[in-house]
Amino acid sequence: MLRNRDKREPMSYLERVRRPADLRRMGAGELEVLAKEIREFLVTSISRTGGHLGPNLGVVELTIALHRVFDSPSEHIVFDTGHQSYVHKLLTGRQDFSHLRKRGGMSGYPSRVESDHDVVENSHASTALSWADGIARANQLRGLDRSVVAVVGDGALTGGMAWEALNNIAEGQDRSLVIVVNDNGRSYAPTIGGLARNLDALRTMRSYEKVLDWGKRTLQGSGPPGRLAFEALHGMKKGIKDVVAPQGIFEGLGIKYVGPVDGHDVDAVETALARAKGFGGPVIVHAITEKGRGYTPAETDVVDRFHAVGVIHPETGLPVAQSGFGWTAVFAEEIVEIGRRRSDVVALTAAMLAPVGLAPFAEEFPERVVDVGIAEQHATTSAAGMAFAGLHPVVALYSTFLNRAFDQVLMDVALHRAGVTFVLDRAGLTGDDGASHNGMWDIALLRTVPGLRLAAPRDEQTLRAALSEAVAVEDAPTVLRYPKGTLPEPLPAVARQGSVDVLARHGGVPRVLVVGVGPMAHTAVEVAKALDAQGIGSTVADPRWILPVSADLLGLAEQHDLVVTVEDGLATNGVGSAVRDALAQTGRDVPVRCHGIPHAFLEHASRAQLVEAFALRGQDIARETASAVATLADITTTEHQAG
Ligand SMILES: Cc1ncc(C[n+]2csc(CCOP(=O)(O)OP(=O)(O)O)c2C)c(N)n1
Ligand SMILES: CC(=O)[C@@H](O)[C@H](O)COP(=O)(O)O
Ligand SMILES: [Mg+2]
Repeated sequence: MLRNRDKREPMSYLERVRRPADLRRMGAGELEVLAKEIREFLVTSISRTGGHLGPNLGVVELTIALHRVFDSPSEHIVFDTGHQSYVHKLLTGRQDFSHLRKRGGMSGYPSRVESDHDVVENSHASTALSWADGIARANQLRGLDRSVVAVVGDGALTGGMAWEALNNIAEGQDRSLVIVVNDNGRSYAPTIGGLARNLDALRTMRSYEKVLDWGKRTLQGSGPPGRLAFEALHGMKKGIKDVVAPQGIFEGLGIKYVGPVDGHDVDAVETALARAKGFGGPVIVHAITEKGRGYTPAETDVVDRFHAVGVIHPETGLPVAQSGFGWTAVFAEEIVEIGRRRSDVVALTAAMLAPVGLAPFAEEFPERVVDVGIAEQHATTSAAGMAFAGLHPVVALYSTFLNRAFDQVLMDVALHRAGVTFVLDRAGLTGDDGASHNGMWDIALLRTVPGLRLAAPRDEQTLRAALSEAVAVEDAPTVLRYPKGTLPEPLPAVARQGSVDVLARHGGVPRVLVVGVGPMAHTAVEVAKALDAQGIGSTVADPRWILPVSADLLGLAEQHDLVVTVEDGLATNGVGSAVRDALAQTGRDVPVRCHGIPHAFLEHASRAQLVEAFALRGQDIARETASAVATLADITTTEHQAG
């Protein structure tokens, strides 16, 4: 142990690692201690901040070995999804996790601003192999003799892009590209599908390898009978490897296969990685790891091995604060009620059964739930097939992950007028997961889909109602969107104007129509109250079904001098823009001011911090609206004087 000059206690091995080169000076025993220190650090720190504890506990030895064999940053190491890059960060000079995923603190994913060791900031799964293919091609064209490494989980391998990339990578027999399959057998839940079964078979080969090693050590040394027995065993292993071990999947594509290797044995992983690096072409290193390794509460967590935790008690792993009854829980209840009434209703998830709230539905109707793996595009088009064949599929996703299935929504579902319902959780600002996780794109994207109907419930009652209304539509895609977290208070309508809920009316002559979209209806009510205090009359409306813009909403708008829209989606090309366009197209000259999320990639921060930063609080919008009304008054007066 070295004594740290500015501290009394001896420096830990982890503190001694300022950059990957420091790892290469450590012996096996020191590396073992380092791995232990990293695990202790992860549990202590992530239990305070929350984060992806399970995935990172599973890649400690793997990441140490990666940085001992490959020379990052000149040899790029690309992490798929990136949620398992905390160890990588620790080993590349970033050990202050005290503000992880907080504004101004470290990102929960790779970040180029933080380090030139980081490549991919996008946390959408299954992209790493394509990145690596591109980098490998560039290295080759630029005459750079260096490897590129992609670390991809067994879950991420179930995404379609991964197979598009593998097909291309196989073409580059002279491009040094090492694919490390981090196989812990799980996404959140156990990974599904033929690929998972094949990786399973490879994993069992590992036990045959161990039996074979035992055989080599004992049987071969015990005379002719022993040697005969060993030969039989070896023949069996060869036979099994050919029959069940599907390195054929990869070798059939022309990609060499190394493994399976114990992903928690630094030396074994290093040997496999060095061998792979030496091939000089595309090669898979199949590392068998354990999600949550070394932390009993995670290892024994049946649901998802502590895939993503909030603030927890480190000793027990129990949450410090119980999460409230949230939007997801309402969906989870209501879809079961609907499932009991409608035997044609089926549910699809993209490897997120529990996070999207489909676990109770799966419990009661196991034959009516499909987990497609991390394959949103397939889920969408398979749902179109199900609708065509007489079912009503409900595809439950996080809003941001629907992005990659846009063409399937447009050309497979909407073009064929398929009665498919999409339920988008985490719509709007999610915040701490950074730029690629905010559900801020769906409204702008889905506005372009002909025939699609989009609902944004504002509370529990409107969510339940919208879900029932959605599954009743059999000739068009329907979409529901709601945010992360706990439900707001109920917000009942005080009147209805056709399909539009009127939530409040202030002042004798309402000059401003405040349209609240989804949970922003609560903000809209605050805006109206603040305007009322300034003597400005207004009406608060919630269209509930926000796309297409209804004639009822346009009629209501026409009765006001100004329309103000408030949405938890892009301010441009969102509901506000749709209302403005619809008013213009129907010859109604009513100005519209749109309040929403700016057209930018957002830094990680809390939702509340982002709402404040984007002036989306009630008082912010009221202040801006009051000045707009004053300007309108000036214009009216001037026009009047001009006569
Ligand atoms: C396109 C997309 N869909 C869903 C997710 C949500 N998600 C994040 S991590 C994860 C599971 C990843 O499993 P795996 O690749 O095996 O990594 P592990 O967590 O096991 O290390 C999922 C489904 C995502 N990030 N991207
Ligand atoms: C990495 C990933 O995509 C998920 O793990 C995501 O971080 C989960 O988000 P929630 O915590 O909102 O479920
Ligand atoms: Mg996995």
